[in-house]
Amino acid sequence: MKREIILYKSIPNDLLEQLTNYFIVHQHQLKSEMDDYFISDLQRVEGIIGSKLRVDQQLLVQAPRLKIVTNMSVGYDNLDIEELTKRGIMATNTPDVLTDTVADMVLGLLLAASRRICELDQYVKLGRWDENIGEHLFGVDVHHKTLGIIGMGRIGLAIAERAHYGFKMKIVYHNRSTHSYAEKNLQANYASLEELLKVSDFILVMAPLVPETVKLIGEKEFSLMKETAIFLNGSRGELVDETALIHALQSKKILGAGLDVYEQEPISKDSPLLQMKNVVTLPHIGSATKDTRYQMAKLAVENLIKGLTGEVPPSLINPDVLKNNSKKENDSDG
Ligand SMILES: NC(=O)C1=CN([C@@H]2O[C@H](COP(=O)(O)OP(=O)(O)OC[C@H]3O[C@@H](n4cnc5c(N)ncnc54)[C@H](OP(=O)(O)O)[C@@H]3O)[C@@H](O)[C@H]2O)C=CC1
Ligand SMILES: O=CC(=O)O
Repeated sequence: MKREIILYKSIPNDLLEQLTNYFIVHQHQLKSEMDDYFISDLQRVEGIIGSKLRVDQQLLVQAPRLKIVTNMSVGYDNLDIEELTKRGIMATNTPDVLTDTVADMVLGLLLAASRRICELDQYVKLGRWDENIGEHLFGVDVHHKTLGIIGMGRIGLAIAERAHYGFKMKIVYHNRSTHSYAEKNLQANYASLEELLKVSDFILVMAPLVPETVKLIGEKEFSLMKETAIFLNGSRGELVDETALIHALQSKKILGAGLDVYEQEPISKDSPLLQMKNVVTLPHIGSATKDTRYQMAKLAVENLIKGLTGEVPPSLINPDVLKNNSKKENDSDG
């Protein structure tokens, strides 16, 4: 008898076929919240695969047979890992396969914000290009400037490499631990958060969303930045106090911003950020290329199949589950 799973994000047909070879697949189109059909299927399924859905105690009490939650993203701030581990449920994500694609996008944001690419694209398209542009429309240089990266992990490093090799930028970074590869190969310098904010021309937030990083960048942090600084967020909106960001931009405490993520997504249509020419706003598209989204779905499918057929999923977030589950089995044998 085939086991049952829920798929709540669309995936390419060949990958769907892989899933249906193993499982009865209940497909759902969730907007953001669970609906009654989803809750009813949750009672029976052993795996769920998708992205963004908040998986916490409230969901898990409705899923008595669940063994694996397969996130189709590298960030897993939507998963309550402690609760999942306590219940012996595996959690997986999709690291590495999206690293270069997200790094490319962040460089795009950086260039667009510094060279005013979106603003000047509109200038041309709206028929305002009548003579050579004046100084008031000049941008700022990127090459040889200092890029401060908060969260030098897989994606942070790929961005640092592009900035170092491609644009001869100086790299400073802030993590909880030091990154010897970046220091040795890219001459990156570790800095306290405060120091990084003071010395950087471009400040990029690339750390994960965890309780300690909520509103990591607020009014005080913006006040430490250079007036010529460009602020970039490629990780999660909640790491930044958006009201403080808006205030910093309105009061010209910083020069501009490039944003892929927001406190609320989709961003409210009346957000002041949408009225600012010196802010580049993207709709959370870090990994959104055909190839990379395919690779993410493929890895997620592999995680799910392996997790439910007795193998270790390649990107298991909470390996303690395996230890705890095998201890439980041994205890019940003995
Ligand atoms: N915009 C988009 O579409 C995308 C956004 N993302 C976001 O990017 C994030 C990073 O992904 P990835 O690079 O693969 O993850 P990694 O885990 O490889 O890197 C995260 C880095 O952040 C550092 N970090 C963790 N906590 C803190 C902290 N409190 N203060 C400072 N640094 C910290 C970690 O270093 P240390 O442990 O030493 O502190 C680590 O090096 C994801 O969690 C996701 O939220 C990812 C993909 C696409
Ligand atoms: O935001 C996207 C992710 O993969 O995390």
